[in-house]
Amino acid sequence: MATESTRDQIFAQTQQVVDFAFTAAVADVFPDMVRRSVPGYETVISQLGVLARHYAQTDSTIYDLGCSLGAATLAMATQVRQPGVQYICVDNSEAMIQRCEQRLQRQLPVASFQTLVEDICQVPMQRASIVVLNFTLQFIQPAARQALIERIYHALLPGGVLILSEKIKFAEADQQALMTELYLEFKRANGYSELEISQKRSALENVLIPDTLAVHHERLQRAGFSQSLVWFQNFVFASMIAVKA
Ligand SMILES: C[S@@+](CC[C@H](N)C(=O)[O-])C[C@H]1O[C@@H](n2cnc3c(N)ncnc32)[C@H](O)[C@@H]1O
Ligand SMILES: O=C(O)C(=O)C[C@]1(C(=O)O)C=C[C@@H](O)C=C1
Repeated sequence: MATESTRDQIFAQTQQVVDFAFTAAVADVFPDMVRRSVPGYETVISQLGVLARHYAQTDSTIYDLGCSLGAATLAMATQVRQPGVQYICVDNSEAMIQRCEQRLQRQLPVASFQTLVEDICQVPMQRASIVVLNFTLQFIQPAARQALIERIYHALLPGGVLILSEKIKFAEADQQALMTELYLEFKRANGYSELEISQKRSALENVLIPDTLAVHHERLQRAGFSQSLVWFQNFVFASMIAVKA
């Protein structure tokens, strides 16, 4: 059984690179992988607790879409004080959901959460005070993104929020080059080899498709959100909050 600290060596050996997928092998090393691959990940997770504490509404639902091992839900559940809040964690990776369910069972009252193996583009949602897409929209086909954001908007209660964390790209080539180079340095500083970095880049190429912040803001506004703003940014990663009036 893998432990929380099992080291990510998924791309350490030379291999025939295939499209990246959230397999059992990835789920086993995910806490280490995401911590060493997403600058600011731990800050984003802990701040989700602060945001949830502020935006949770009594007798409402909080959705964690693309929940992986449930880190966002655990951070939020630790901070939320409002009564009657239900957490629904959705992921289409069975390996992730199995491990997520075990983790949540150890830490939250069983009646307070549900885990679902489902496509987030299909899952029904309603009465949401908060929807979290933490590094997940980037894996959804670009053509399906607007419809998903619109379904989230309609599921939110007045005053509800979408918290959207993403890998981003920059419209200006010089900014893209600078931020990418600094991000690569972050990976090297975290012990990834040039082989690991380049094999993972190839594996993600057709799977993780980033948008610019301008595209995100435009999509959120088109869906109806009255406000969208960046509350966190670190190299090629950012997190936005979008408010439904
Ligand atoms: C980078 S991880 C998310 C990390 C997680 N939200 C966290 O904060 O630790 C992306 C997750 O999205 C899931 N995912 C990707 N496409 C999906 C889809 N169409 N429906 C449901 N889950 C999806 C993957 O299985 C994976 O677990
Ligand atoms: O390693 C990268 O290049 C990443 O983009 C990091 C990233 C992500 O942003 O989702 C990619 C896949 C893993 O899920 C963990 C992190």
